[in-house]
Amino acid sequence: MNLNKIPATVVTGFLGSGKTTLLAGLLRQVTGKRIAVIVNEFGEQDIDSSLLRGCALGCDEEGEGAPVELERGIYELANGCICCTVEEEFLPVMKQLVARRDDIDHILIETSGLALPKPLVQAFNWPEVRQHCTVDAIITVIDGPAVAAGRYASDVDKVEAQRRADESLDHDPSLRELLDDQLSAADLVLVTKTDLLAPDERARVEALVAQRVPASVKTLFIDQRAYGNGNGDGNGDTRAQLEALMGIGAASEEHIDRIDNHHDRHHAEGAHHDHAHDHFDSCVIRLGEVDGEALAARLQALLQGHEIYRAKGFAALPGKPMRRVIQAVGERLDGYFDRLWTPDEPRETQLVIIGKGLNSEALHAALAGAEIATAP
Ligand SMILES: Nc1nc2c(ncn2[C@@H]2O[C@H](COP(=O)(O)OP(=O)(O)OP(=O)(O)O)[C@@H](O)[C@H]2O)c(=O)[nH]1
Repeated sequence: MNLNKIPATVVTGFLGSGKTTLLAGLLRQVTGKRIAVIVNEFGEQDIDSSLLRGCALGCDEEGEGAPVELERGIYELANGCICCTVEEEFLPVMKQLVARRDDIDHILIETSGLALPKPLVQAFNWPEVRQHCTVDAIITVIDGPAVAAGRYASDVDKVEAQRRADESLDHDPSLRELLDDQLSAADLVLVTKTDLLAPDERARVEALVAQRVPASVKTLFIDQRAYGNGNGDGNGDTRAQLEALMGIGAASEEHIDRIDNHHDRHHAEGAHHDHAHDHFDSCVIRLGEVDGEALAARLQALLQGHEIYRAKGFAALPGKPMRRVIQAVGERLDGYFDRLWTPDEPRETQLVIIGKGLNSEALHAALAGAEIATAP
């Protein structure tokens, strides 16, 4: 590792696997490092950077489009998968960071859940970047309970997987290939949501990971309680564990070209150059103030009746001074209040929904029933 280079950690992993939660945990717990963050989302609305800004990073709502620098170094790349917009979006941001290199100790990059990490890491071999930055590690985050339930049609215990899995997810080869490609690039595998993982499920996940990554790649199991409660007061062990994630020293760009993946193989075989995200739709639903319970019930029904992989956003509830974060991964729906609405923010509800074969008008109509009628 070249100590003069800024280390960058690339966090990859499927939609909803826990990447933003990890980044928020690192930002809270790893004090004493000046960290720049780059986030990229699939979907027209950048929910993640708003959540990360919510974790004590200050706020700058200015500007639309890309790239936007936010206070304390959060850069959001405009809509589009980072793996396809490396040159147009990612390199300009990296050049800005290189220009500020004396003020930055570490860069954290969260890729969209549908992106392949390889093209991004290859960009670290571009001369302007290579001279000043190195990839400290590619961390592949996987959702323990989802993988254990066979969401990605693991080869391990396939019969069990098919019995348990959501039909639509189980038979989708693009998902399995995406998981494989994200895993094949990993310098470290982080299995999240272990609080929801029974011991036999954990063993299943371990077996799947062991099949797909070399023994030299470490696997860690983590759950969000390790990230502390938002006041930077995780215990010393936790902090040390999280700090260790940001000092792996893998110099991943040096061996990234050798990583074999499905995507490159299809391409070499002359197949149409497509990515997982070509098969997904995303839509943004905007509503006014909503009845929280009605919204949850309606969203839950949609999660069950449609091929929705991910929904997230914010809800405005009448009489509540705080905004409510809405998170859905597969059929699991969660909500919590994260912060006060600011006086200049419109109190509106915004949800990004990602899935397959989505009809945004139908989704809007279904959720609009939760809206609170306002007097004319
Ligand atoms: N129970 C539990 N939930 C978790 C854990 N980590 C993340 N989650 C939840 O999983 C959901 C998705 O987490 P995110 O961190 O937003 O996932 P992501 O990978 O950034 O999602 P995308 O950016 O949409 O791909 C949220 O509701 C989190 O609160 C965990 O360790 N345990």
